[in-house]
Order: sequence, then C-alpha cells, then structure tokens
Amino acid sequence: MEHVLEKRFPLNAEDYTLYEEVGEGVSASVYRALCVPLNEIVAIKVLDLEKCNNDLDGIRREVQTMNLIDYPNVLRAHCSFTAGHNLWVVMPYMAGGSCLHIMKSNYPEGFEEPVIATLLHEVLKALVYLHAHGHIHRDVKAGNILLDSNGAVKLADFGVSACMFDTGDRQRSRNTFVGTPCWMAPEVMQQLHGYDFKADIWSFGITALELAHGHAPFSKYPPMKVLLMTLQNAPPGLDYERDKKFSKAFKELVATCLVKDPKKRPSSEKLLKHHFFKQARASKYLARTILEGLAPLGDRFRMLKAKEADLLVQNKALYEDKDQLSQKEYIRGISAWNFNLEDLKSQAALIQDDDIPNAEEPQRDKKQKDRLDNFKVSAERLSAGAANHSDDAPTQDKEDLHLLFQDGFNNLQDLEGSLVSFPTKPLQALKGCFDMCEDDINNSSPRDLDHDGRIDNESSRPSTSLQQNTTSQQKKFPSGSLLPDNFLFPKMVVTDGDRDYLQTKYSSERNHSGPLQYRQKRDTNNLPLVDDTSDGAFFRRRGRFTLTDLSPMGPSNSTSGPVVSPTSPPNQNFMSTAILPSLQCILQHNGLQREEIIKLIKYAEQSSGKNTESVEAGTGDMLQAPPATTRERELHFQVIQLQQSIGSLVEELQRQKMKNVQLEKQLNSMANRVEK
Ligand SMILES: Nc1ncnc2c1ncn2[C@@H]1O[C@H](COP(=O)(O)OP(=O)(O)OP(=O)(O)O)[C@@H](O)[C@H]1O
Repeated sequence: MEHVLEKRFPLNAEDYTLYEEVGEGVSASVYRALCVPLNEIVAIKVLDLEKCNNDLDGIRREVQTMNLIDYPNVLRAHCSFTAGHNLWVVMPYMAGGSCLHIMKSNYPEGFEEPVIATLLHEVLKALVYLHAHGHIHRDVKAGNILLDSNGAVKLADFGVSACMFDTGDRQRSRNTFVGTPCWMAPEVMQQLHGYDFKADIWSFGITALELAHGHAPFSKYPPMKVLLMTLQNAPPGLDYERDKKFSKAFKELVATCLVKDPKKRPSSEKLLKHHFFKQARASKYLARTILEGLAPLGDRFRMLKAKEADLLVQNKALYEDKDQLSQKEYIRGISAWNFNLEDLKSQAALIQDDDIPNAEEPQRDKKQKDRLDNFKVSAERLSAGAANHSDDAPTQDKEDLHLLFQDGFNNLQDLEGSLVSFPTKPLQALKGCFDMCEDDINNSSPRDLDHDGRIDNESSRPSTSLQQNTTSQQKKFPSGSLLPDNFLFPKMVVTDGDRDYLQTKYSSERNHSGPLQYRQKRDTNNLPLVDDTSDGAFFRRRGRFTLTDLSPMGPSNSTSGPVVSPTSPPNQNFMSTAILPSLQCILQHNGLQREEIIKLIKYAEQSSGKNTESVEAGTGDMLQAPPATTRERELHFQVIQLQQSIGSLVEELQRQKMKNVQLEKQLNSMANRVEK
C-alpha cells in the first residue's frame, strides 16, 4: 500500500498553492497544486458545493470511497476539506493525465494493442479489488483511467460508485440510472432488475473499444440515440476492417465483456485470467511508449480546451446541425439528457434515416437499413409529389404514399418497441406515463429488442462523449414519474459546458472567486448551449445526465402538435409523432408531481422551524457550509428522501405486480398445456 498515505496532509486551503487547471469533469475542476508544508505536488479536485447541493450524497460517497479504498490501482484521496463553499479533495497528482486526454492530444486513433493490454490489465486489477470489496465503480471509461509520470495506472472517480453491500436507499441506488450513456450497460438503462458489478464489465468492454479506436462506439450520437442503439443493436465489437490489426484474443475479450445478458459476462476475476492479458507489460512500458515526449498535463489540457473553443466558434453557425451538435457534445463532454421538447424533436429526427445503419453496423442491420431506405425513397417521392400539388399524381406516387405510411408505421413501431424497452426512466420519459399492465409487460420483453442479434441473439450498442461523463441518477418511478432522487424546488438549470447546475430560480450568483473563475468564463463561452428551461420550467440534474423536466406552462407546449408538413421530412414527423404524446403525458404527470413536492417542501419547511437546531447538528463534518445553507440542504434531503421512499415503495409494488402477472401467465399456460 502506498506509504504516502502515512503523511498527514493539512486540512487547510492556505497550506496549498493552486497552479494550473489540469482537468474538469461534470462536477469539478482539477488543479495541479503544491502542498506547501510537505513540499509535495498534488492534484486538488475542487467542487462547488453550492452548485452540487442536490448531489451532496454522491459527493460524500465519492470522498468516503476515495478515503477508504487502499489499492495501488485505485486513486485514493490524501484528504478532503471544505474551503468556503468548495470541497477540496487532495489526491496524488497523476502527471500523465487520463487516457482520454492522452488519446485526444496524441493518439486520436487509439493505442497499440500491447499498450491497451497493459492499461486494461491494470484497470481490471482495480475492478477485481473493488468488486471483491463490494463496490461497483459504475463509470469505467478512458477518462477515468489516470497515469502518473512513471506509467502507473489508477482508476479514478467514485462520483457514482455504489456499494453492493449497501442497504436501504443506497442499495436502491443500484436500481437507478447511473453512468455515462456510451459506456452504460443495457441493464443499467433498462432498470428491469437492477444491476450489479457486471455493469462494470460492460463498461470495461466499451473502454477497451475506446482505447482501440480513440473514442467509444457511438460517440458521435446524442445520448438518446446512444440509449436506443445500445438497447436495439447488437453489441459493438472489433469486427470491422480497421480492426484487422488486433489479435483474436483482443476481439474475444471484447466480445466476452459486451454480452447483453449480464449473467453471461465473466466476473472481473475470471476476466483477469483471459489470455489477452498475456501481452500486458509493466507500467514502465507505458511511460516509455505513450508518456515519453508528452507536453505537461496543464499544457495539453489548455490545448484541448482551445481546440474545443475553436470548434464551438466554428460550430456556432451550424448549431442546429445534428451531427455538429452531437460532435460538440462529445468534445465538450456534455451528455445531457434533455427532454426539452424542441430538443427531443430534433433528437427524434436523428434517430432514423441515414445514420441508423452506419459504418459500424455491418450486415446485421441490413434488414433494418433496407426498410429505412424504402421509407426514405418513398418519403422523397411523396415530398416531390406533394410539392407538385398534383391531384392526378401518378399511380406510382399513390403506391408510394401507401408505402410511405406503411413503412412509416413500421418505423414508428420500431421506435415504440425501443421505447418500451426502457421500463422506467427513459421509457417513461419517452413513452409516457406507463402504468404497468400486462400489455406493457409483454411489450417490454427483452426479446422484442433482439431484431438483429449478433451475440446471444442480442442487440445493443454503446457510444461516447469526449470528456465523457454523463450520469443520470434517478430513482425508478414506475408510475410514470420522472422525479429524481435529488429533486428540488423549482430551479432552473444552467448548462455550464460539460456540467449543468441547478440554481435557485432567478439567482444568478456564481462563483467568481478563486479557482473557479475559469468556470465562470466558460459559462459565458457556452451561453449558446444554455438549456433554456424558461419560466416555470423546473428540472433536475444528477451528474452526467440532465433531465429537463418540462413544466406544464413550459414554452414547448405550444409546439407540441406533431404537424406533418410537406416541407419537412416525413420520417421526422413520424418520429415526432411517436414521442410527442408521451411528452405531453409527462408534462401533465410532472405538473402533478411538482405540486406534491411543493407541498412536501412546505411541510418540511414548517417542521424545520421547530427543528432548526437538530437539523444543523446533523450536518456532516465534511460540509462546513453556513447554517442557512445547511438547513436548506437538510430540508432538501428530507424531501428527497421522502420522495425516494415513496418512489421505492411504488416501484416495489410495480415489480411485484409484474411478477404476479408473469406468474399468472405461466400458470395459465401450464394449465392450458395440462388440459390439452
Ligand atoms: N489526480 C489527478 N491528477 C491529474 N489529473 C486528474 C486527477 N484527477 C482528475 N484529473 C483530471 O481531471 C478530470 C476530471 O476529474 P474527475 O473525473 O474526477 O471529475 P468529475 O467531475 O468527477 O468527472 P466526471 O464525473 O465527469 O468523471 C479527469 O478526467 C482527469 O483528466
């Protein structure tokens, strides 16, 4: 174990000198710094607690986990303390930066196989350790694999980790929707039966592809599409022309990890014995091959930021362009779920047409492609026909018209099928307020998804985002609610580059001081991306995913009608048609729930008047925030907890109901068989 841990790192910001920023994630900025009394270079992760006040639990968890874990391949915190409204987490400085940064700056096409084997071997050792100690990392990806100057590899970022031995709410959190879409296992998206450490194995497989290609599969797509593709398509693999250079062992390893059925995935321990790792070398090898000659981390980070800023400027005019948008998301690490109606419409428009079967989707998607091609051809002809306004359109056009609707309908059904596969969160968001009934259960059978199975007749597909990191953490609310576990008062969301902050409505205070100044600048830069939830809109956010919860008075209501215009591509309209009713339903539902929450908050506020002292006493040491803020936070927690308990109960009930229905069905069919 690391002897450095025996040193006592001071718990006072004045004992540290902050240097340049070397990284940023969804919730924090990371700086190189000097610990003055120990004369040691460290990394300090600075989180603005005021902006994360809906996620204190996650932060606390991250810090606790980082403090407790003691393993060479896992990044451990030296110490943590609050400084003003910031939380500082002091860690060993990993001068090589993350694998993602290294790839972005020097290896855009990915690493060579021996490098990948070495990196993955170290990461897998970390996973074996974590799993053996009951932790699920839940965010394995190149951006969280850090290297020090000697090539030592550490898995970082416990912001969304979960403990498998947890009980109560924390246990339930494993049924929540957490992770970054491109790396997220299908079962995490589906939330049918919760998930376990096998979710990390999926992410590990995606990370293997990321290291091999320089980006994760589907990295260019928006999050919603990533989810659909992961659930619908066959798992990605190393089966393309460009992958010929990789060994059979590597291909096998990836295929072993990327099996949709988590039960069929190996444990981390078993995976460690895979013959692919025979080519893994010592960490010095990494220092020699990929770190030598690299610019200092701060410089590389600055260069990436500059590139990113350039891209933003270039893209500004093309902002509406879908590919540019998703590329921008990728570059900036935004993987926000955004249920703003307009955005959703444009996302829906992305789902079909030309890019469903893409270069990464070979033969197995041909059927689907043919169908879509037919649809497109028909749509184009129809558009041409419509443009002529001709009553005596040729018979062919009439046939096409029929075909268009026929195919359009199929297409719509495909989408519906996909949506049904999200039994809770995204499902409800998109499909509407499902009350689980027998039909839903039938529809949500995983078999429905397996149109083009490759492995185990399955179908799925992941994707990425550069500074990656999109986490959504929501509780399941089978009744159709999108209420998050960290739901707060009406707030507005400020999209700040790759993070979104909940801010009290109308409050514009941001941190202009100290190390977060740069963030302020970035906010300004990113204004075009601010997710305008406008008046009355309220919203939630958790880590990497953002759900914009539309208020009934939200601006999008006026545009909610799926008007089929001859000037807009017909297939887009079909997709919109599929989604819009669901959205309207969500709007209504969330309106009701919002009222409930407000009532709860009022109630909590009233009782807090009586309990001010005890609430304040309950504040953790870690967060030495001013009393007013603390009280507010505690109240929020109480409300959230109440909401979670209700949600969990409803959830449990629904689960039992589903089980009953399934059992009933089985019994009936058995009885039928017996009768025959
Ligand atoms: N100890 C460290 N030494 C050097 N760089 C680091 C260190 N810790 C983090 N970084 C850099 O900062 C980036 C962001 O850090 P981190 O992932 O912990 O933040 P975060 O907000 O929790 O991110 P996310 O939740 O998006 O993964 C990392 O991707 C990495 O490049």
